[in-house]
Amino acid sequence: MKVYKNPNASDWNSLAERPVFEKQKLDAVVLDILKDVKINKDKALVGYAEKFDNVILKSLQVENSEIEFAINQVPQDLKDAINLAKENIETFHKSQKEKEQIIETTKGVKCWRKSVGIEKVGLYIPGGSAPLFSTILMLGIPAKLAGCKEIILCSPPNKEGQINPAILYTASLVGISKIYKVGGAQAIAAMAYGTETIPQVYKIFGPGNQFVTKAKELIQQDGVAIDMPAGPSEVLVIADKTSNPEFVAADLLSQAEHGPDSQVILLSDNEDIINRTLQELKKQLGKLTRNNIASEALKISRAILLNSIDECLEFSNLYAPEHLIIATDNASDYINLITNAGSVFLGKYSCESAGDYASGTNHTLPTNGYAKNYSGVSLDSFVKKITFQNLNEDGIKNIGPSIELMAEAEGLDAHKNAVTLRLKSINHV
Ligand SMILES: NC(=O)c1ccc[n+]([C@@H]2O[C@H](COP(=O)([O-])OP(=O)(O)OC[C@H]3O[C@@H](n4cnc5c(N)ncnc54)[C@H](O)[C@@H]3O)[C@@H](O)[C@H]2O)c1
Ligand SMILES: N[C@H](CO)Cc1c[nH]c[nH+]1
Ligand SMILES: [Zn+2]
Repeated sequence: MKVYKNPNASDWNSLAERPVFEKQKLDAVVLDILKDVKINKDKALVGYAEKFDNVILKSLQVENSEIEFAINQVPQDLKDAINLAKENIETFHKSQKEKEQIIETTKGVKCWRKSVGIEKVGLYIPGGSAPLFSTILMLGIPAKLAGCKEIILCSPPNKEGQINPAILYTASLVGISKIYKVGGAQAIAAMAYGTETIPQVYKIFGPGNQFVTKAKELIQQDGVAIDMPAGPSEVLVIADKTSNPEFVAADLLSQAEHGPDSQVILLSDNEDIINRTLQELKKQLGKLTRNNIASEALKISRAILLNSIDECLEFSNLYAPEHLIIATDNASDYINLITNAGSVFLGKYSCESAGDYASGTNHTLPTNGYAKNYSGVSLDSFVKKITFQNLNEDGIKNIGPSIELMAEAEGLDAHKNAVTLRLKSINHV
């Protein structure tokens, strides 16, 4: 992890940049995959499973018997843990349901908004380097609560052509049965364009590596919506003299272990805390199973000494992290200074792992600076809000003349006429 001491403000922009991995090559690779799936459908998917997942698939869809077998393989204590997480995530997302409110804007003019679940949605569950079954809770629960009618799920198969049992168990727990053994950009293409086996959907959700994220960006041109760019995980921790370096290091490593492209950032006003955290990082890194991945991630990561915690928050807002941990005793004092972050963790016990698995908040969040203009997944992500209006006689009499004037000023006679005819009909009665 590279250390920067009191950098000039003019260097902040470059320090807040994410690592870039051969962008043009990525564009070309993903565009080719999208085109191929659009034309060759299932045949292309089988080909990519062989190329990237090292497996020759007999069938793309998971059979019911595979799901039943998997459910029996998941140990009871893990099932109990998943259930606890499910309850908390359900409770938090249920609270996001909007109450329908009818507003009378002018006497006789009633307007309201109704949330309607998006009919067909596709969920991508990463499985390249870790089977992220927790992501099914994060996407499947709000999809069900929103009332989405068709929910399909894609995840890459392993070399034996199977999907991890915990993924199949969690999918069945939230009530998803259409599961396909497809990963990467090709899964996004399949859900966007449809194939012989995989139905086309209206909106695609879920995190993934750079290939998945690029594919999600590109398929929007074909009229398919996406939740947001949710690429390689990242965390920014703000620490001061009250922080616990052992906890801070553990939190940094918890995201570094996601992938070699996961950047983690430590900001502090205290050089001693930075040094002690770096020592802890070394100590803890050696003990991790995924230490190779985490040490690659640390190479693209940064520790930055700044003048004050207020300055740390200023930098954090510029960086717009997916996760922001304020690991200080007085963390809540800084809430109003936060303008850009996907999800925030306050105080020493709020580790990011809590939000990743079980506290109730969603872990599908904007990365790469997109927390400046996107929110994480929520119940809202799975609904459209349709507006309604109902005008009675009083209503059209009250606002009709203003509409006539405005339509005339825009030179739109037919608009004006639609009101005039109604006003005349009322006056004739
Ligand atoms: N932002 C979020 O909310 C969030 C949440 C969870 C995970 N994540 C991120 O999701 C990512 C998961 O990545 P992953 O790789 O483990 O799984 P993944 O499922 O996203 O990707 C695996 C697939 O990538 C494709 N692929 C691999 N190498 C390729 C190549 N050279 N060319 C084309 N396609 C290729 C293959 O099809 C493979 O099946 C991690 O980066 C993690 O940090 C983000
Ligand atoms: N940290 C990831 C979001 O960036 C979510 C996750 C799933 N499992 C573990 N972590
Ligand atoms: Zn995580």
